[in-house]
Amino acid sequence: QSESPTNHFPNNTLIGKLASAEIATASVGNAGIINNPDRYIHGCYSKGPIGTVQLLLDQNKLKTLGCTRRSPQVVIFGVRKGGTTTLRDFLSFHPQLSVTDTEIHYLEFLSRKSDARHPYATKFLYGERGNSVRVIGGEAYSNIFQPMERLKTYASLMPYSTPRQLVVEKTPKYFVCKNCPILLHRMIPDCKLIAILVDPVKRAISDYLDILRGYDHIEKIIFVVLG
Ligand SMILES: Nc1ncnc2c1ncn2[C@@H]1O[C@H](COP(=O)(O)OS(=O)(=O)O)[C@@H](OP(=O)(O)O)[C@H]1O
Repeated sequence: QSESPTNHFPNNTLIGKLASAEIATASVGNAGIINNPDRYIHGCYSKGPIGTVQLLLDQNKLKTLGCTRRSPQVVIFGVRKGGTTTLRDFLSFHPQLSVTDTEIHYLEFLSRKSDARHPYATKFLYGERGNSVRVIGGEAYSNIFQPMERLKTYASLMPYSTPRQLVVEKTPKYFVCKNCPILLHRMIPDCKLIAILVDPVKRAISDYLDILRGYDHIEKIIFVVLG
């Protein structure tokens, strides 16, 4: 029995409006699929409370929707501590966007290709897209220098999307990666870029505190000092 999904966000906020629009689309476009009031369909996924995103299990439905992994058409880059996570999270509610839920770092990985055997290179590739480590670290590894292979690998790190959705990834570190712009331009010439810039002093303080948060004992001292 179908029930309407619930919008957990106030309707007078941006996030609430996006969530309502998405739910409306999901309810109309996928009537009969939603049978849990706490879940709704977003492109190729079923979404619920935070951390409960699932790929649609029905293979026929995925096929009908044209779900596959596509390379990004939009890349959010920099700056670190600029609010890029909030922007990504807001955008992820839009029904016509399929947005990564982790930072991908793939362009940075490519730009370090001369240093690719360094453990840091494989550390970048992780997450819900699971097999990404194997794609890069396994036999396909030597192929990453071929342009088509690069594009295929980049696509393999993206979430599933329908042909009607734009694929969005965000990795703030591309902002300080010298070769990333040219690598991206060669692979996806018409890719749109979104940058957030913040007063460098505010950003530096935010970054500094974020680093310190990794060290419990220092954090306490700093916050006492800062009052
Ligand atoms: N809407 C809005 N307006 C202004 N500032 C905002 C907004 N959303 C998030 N933030 C602040 O952005 C900081 C986190 O930035 P990022 O998500 O880019 O961090 S990261 O680089 O991905 O780690 C983090 O800063 P700090 O509070 O100094 O840690 C957030 O508070």
